[in-house]
Amino acid sequence: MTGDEPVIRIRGLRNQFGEQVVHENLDLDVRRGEIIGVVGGSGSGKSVLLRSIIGLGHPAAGSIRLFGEEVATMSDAKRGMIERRCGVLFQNGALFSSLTVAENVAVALTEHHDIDPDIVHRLALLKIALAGLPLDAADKFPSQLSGGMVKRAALARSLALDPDILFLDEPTAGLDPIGAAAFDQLILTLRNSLGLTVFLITHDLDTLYTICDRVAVLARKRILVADSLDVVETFDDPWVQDYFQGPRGRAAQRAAATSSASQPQGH
Ligand SMILES: Nc1ncnc2c1ncn2[C@@H]1O[C@H](COP(=O)(O)OP(=O)(O)OP(=O)(O)O)[C@@H](O)[C@H]1O
Repeated sequence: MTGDEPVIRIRGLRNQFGEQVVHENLDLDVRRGEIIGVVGGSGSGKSVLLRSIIGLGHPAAGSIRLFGEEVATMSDAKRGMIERRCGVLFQNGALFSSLTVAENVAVALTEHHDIDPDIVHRLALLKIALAGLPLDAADKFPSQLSGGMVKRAALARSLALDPDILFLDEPTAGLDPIGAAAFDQLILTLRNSLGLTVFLITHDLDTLYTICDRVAVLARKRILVADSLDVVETFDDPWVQDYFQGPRGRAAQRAAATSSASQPQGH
């Protein structure tokens, strides 16, 4: 792919299940290194979009290019290579309940590589630390962790193969506000330090205002607008206006304004 080509480029995407059309003529670009937040009503097709991008769906029409490669027509070898460059945190975390946190991360490491078990264990501990978990979490089972720790364990697993893109499906859902804010900061830190591109599905307005560079609105089967928040907030559409100018949207705007006003200059 060329330097200025988006890491994800979607054109004319159509997804449907039987008679139900979920996406129609959907276009979206995701730029290298950005955190893009994807919002839309429940059932608008955000998760289906994510699954299509990573090759888990079967679009009826359109083009999805990931790292410059057409997803639908990729060879198996190329698909494996692309999979390694995509870390995915699914909505429910999807950890293996019978494996410890370290073993969950190790599974992801050994899926694609034949590595010495001792090195696998050390790498797993590194990813666990990167996800902000204490090292004693490594030997715990998912059932022994809090909701926030489960998210971090799943994040550690999605970072296992040093991905270029991190796909997060509602990462802060179910977390208390303090846990959610800490998770947002972790994503921001990871993006800044590892240079990740982050595709983030969320209903969390605070997340949008705190860490997203751009926001894409999925409604009426397509992306209505994908731009910085100040542009999206004023976009002339009833759903967008309800979402961003409703009481929760305005509260998130105020919180973001207060927080940026209290930051030292240069932040
Ligand atoms: N495998 C499938 N078979 C049939 N219908 C599906 C399938 N997957 C998703 N759908 C339908 O596609 C629509 C979009 O689902 P999707 O999960 O992408 O919504 P969403 O925007 O992520 O919603 P939420 O915010 O509630 O998670 C829904 O109506 C859903 O029932």
